[in-house]
Amino acid sequence: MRGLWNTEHVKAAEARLLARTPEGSLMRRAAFGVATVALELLAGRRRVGLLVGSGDNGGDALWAGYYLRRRGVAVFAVLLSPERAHAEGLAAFRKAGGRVVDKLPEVDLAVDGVVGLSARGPLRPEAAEHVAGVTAPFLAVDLPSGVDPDTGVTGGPFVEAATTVTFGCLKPVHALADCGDVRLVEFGLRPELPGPDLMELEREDIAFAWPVPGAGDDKYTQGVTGIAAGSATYPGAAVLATGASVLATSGMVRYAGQAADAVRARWPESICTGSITDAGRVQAWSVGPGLGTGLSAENVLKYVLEAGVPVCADADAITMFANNPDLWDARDPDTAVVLTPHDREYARLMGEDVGDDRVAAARRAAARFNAVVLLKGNTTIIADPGGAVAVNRSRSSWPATAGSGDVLSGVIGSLLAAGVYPLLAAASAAHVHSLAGELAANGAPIPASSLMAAIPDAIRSVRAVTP
Ligand SMILES: NC(=O)C1=CN([C@@H]2O[C@H](COP(=O)(O)OP(=O)(O)OC[C@H]3O[C@@H](n4cnc5c(N)ncnc54)[C@H](O)[C@@H]3O)[C@@H](O)[C@H]2O)[C@@H](O)CC1
Ligand SMILES: Nc1ncnc2c1ncn2[C@@H]1O[C@H](COP(=O)(O)OP(=O)(O)O)[C@@H](O)[C@H]1O
Ligand SMILES: [K+]
Repeated sequence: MRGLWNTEHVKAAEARLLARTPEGSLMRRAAFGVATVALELLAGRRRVGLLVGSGDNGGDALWAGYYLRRRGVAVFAVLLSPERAHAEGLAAFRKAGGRVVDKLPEVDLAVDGVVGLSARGPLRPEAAEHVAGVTAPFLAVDLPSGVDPDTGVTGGPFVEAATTVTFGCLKPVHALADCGDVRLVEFGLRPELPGPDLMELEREDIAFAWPVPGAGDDKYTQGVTGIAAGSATYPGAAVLATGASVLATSGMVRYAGQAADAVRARWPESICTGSITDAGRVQAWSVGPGLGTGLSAENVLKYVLEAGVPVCADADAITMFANNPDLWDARDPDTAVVLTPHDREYARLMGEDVGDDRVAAARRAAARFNAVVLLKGNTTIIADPGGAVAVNRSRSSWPATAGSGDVLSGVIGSLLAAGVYPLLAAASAAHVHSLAGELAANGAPIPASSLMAAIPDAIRSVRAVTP
């Protein structure tokens, strides 16, 4: 698991660390890290340009320029606010033979030291103009300027970084936005930090969480998944959700609903019935995709909420909660619920748009409904009502295709049935789902059924990291 910390916590921790380290030593350590990565990226080429802002981020860039000069690299710096440039950094840079220029010449690598942790808003026009004039790849200091450190939002021009070197710990921007290849320079900050504000699961975590049957298991002991999805109008949603569930874990899947014939025909291993009341016992329900929102769909939702097992509620189930909040009354407060809205469903459910701060939005919904909320998108946010938040960034957007969400809800249902902790179930499912999309697509569009079919490949790929 990779932890990420909000600027508020990073700044407080840095202040404590600064108080007990010699003045300037942290900045020089940070800058040395930037210079080391720059040399690696230069691979023998010899011209670097610095864009230097008015704060310590600019100071880092100037000190990095100093270290690069000492290695014989030609370094040019544009000072965006000459009178406020970091004084010691600038003096050292000049003394080492760095050149201050009005406009960057042709360089092999550009260092973005415009703004760092104190950044607010997009690049200002002058900085934006200099950035636009650069053709070389950007190495961002701490974070790409113009991107909000805590939300990853860009509201105008920003630096498109090929590489980012950050210090002490990762910040939300590194998981929420594209920062290129992110490198971390350690300098002893971790002991000063509280628990992380966000986390990003790594393959090891997911491999560890993913249920694997043991010698003593049979089809029942692994947890039976129930799928309550699809309708005469939308049988496909049932086929996709059930199939995803069949492929995600071993054991058994029961399907209940109007698409029983279609599901049975495609997934002979599933146990299908037309009516939810005949479904038999399950250890978790996945409810909602293609279900409809009429009275009979409401009764299905009530039935699964009353079953006393974890529930993944998606699509029409979310719309029903939005239309009729009394449906929540069917739930025992101890029953774990995972809600999986996309932005429009979120707006319906919460009566407000998601807004720029997606993490805060997911947290609000999780607290309001006492549920794990998985907010879909290229970057999926998974918030636990206890306050923990996981982030999954998809490496491609191919999963943005009709029916892809039905697949996700089937995978989550399977993990819940296997007893995986809901936040971990939702975050692991999101990871495997996006990986399946990437593997299946392999550079070309795919239907959701192909994404579903690649679930075993994605699980294999994740599990391949375990010894
Ligand atoms: N505090 C520490 O312990 C360390 C901090 N370090 C560096 O210090 C940085 C933070 O430095 P500061 O707090 O001085 O602040 P920054 O360097 O992030 O920026 C502050 C200045 O940028 C200007 N600014 C804000 N938004 C802007 C925008 N959109 N466009 C253009 N200019 C904008 C502000 O007017 C302000 O003067 C970190 O990101 C990191 O690079 C490193 O040296 C490591 C140690
Ligand atoms: N741009 C994107 N990049 C990567 N994944 C995406 C993107 N947009 C959506 N997704 C993922 O695709 C799925 C879409 O779900 P959803 O909107 O419910 O589709 P549907 O209702 O058609 O099944 C979600 O898992 C979501 O996270
Ligand atoms: K920067």
